[in-house]
Amino acid sequence: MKITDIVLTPVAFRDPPLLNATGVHEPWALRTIVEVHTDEGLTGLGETYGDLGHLERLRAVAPALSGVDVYALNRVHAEVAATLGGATGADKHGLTGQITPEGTVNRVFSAFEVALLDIQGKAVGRPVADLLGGAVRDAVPYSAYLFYKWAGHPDAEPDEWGAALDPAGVVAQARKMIDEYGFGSIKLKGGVFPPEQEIEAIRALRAAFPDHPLRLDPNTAWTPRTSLEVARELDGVLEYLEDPTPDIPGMAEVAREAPMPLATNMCVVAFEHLAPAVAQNAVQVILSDHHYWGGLTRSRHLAAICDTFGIGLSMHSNSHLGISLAAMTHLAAATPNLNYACDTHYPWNRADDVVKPGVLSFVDGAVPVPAGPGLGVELDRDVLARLAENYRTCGIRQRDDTGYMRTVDPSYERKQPRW
Ligand SMILES: O=C([O-])C(=O)C[C@H](O)[C@@H](O)C(=O)[O-]
Ligand SMILES: [Mg+2]
Repeated sequence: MKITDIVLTPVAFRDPPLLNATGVHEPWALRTIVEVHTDEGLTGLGETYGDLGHLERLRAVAPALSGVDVYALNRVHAEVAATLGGATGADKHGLTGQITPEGTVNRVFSAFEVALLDIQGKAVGRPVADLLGGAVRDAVPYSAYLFYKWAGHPDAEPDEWGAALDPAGVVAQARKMIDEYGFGSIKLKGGVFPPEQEIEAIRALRAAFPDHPLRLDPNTAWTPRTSLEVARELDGVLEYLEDPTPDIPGMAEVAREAPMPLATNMCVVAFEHLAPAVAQNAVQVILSDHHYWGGLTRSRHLAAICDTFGIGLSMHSNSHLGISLAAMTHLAAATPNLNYACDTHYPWNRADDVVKPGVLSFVDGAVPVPAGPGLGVELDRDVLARLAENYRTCGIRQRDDTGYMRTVDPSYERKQPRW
């Protein structure tokens, strides 16, 4: 079965004003929806970043894949690498650390790999999880992913979540999210306020949810010294502390004395970071993400390496829609050593999902693995057209949390570490 055509549709969907260490989310988040068509009439779906540089790389690669066998994933990877050549540039999106040329190839490859696995699954009538070795769990637990946030975007009405700018607001947000989704663990995105305030918010969450494992992720906003102070304050409270400080040596310095495991999606984001991270015992948990680790198969290679070196495995998320949620769920279901609940932004973006309702749902905080062939999800063409129109008119072509923050507070500066 051969690839005949690839359709790339950039889309924009509403995103609340979520605060992080580099600024605030803009009113629109971008993604690219990938449809791979074949000579046997089967179509596969993928979802990836929508930033213009990434979209241009996808557009450059797509024609090179015409005529390639849908099972030839190694060849597809080679075509991506050859098309991008050495001049890959930095395929940057959000807070995912340093981008290597190998990482850029993997980011571009991933979107096509997922679509091809969707096709392979449809061809044999089996879910993608079966192509990855078979599901070891029927449903994949996700965590409540809390953000400090404004009540609404400037000049807009407050959104349904309201403000969360202090411990009471954070607890109220957690309560709403857990009531609606049943999540069994909680992550707070930090790096927004001075560490003392974020420690207070974590303590308030602990009091309100005594049995929920808790995580805090300041996205490298702290020096190693501040990181250790926070780690000691939160001894016995956090299941892990995520990216407190920049870089592998900095994380290693903190890890030597921190009482809890350190996790990362910023200093170990490509295969070449694994050897130094292991040698320095810099991280005890890696957040995988198939969008930048090079798809589902390579994410399972990462899982095997983590297993070998006794590193825990969790999962990272950016703003995303249902195709990504389905792919994440198949991957997590087929990864035995994924020992932490996965992150997902899905509750923040649920109003605009591009897949037809009925397949993806949260039951007690977990998404049942779609049972249909392939990813098991179908595009809603009306929604796709609406989101594509949003993209045409929204004016955003590249995620820029810092630039958006500066429109509200011109004195805002990006600083890492900040405290
Ligand atoms: O470090 C993380 O967990 C993330 O990068 C997740 C997201 O990018 C999140 O921080 C965001 O979108 O603001
Ligand atoms: Mg993180």
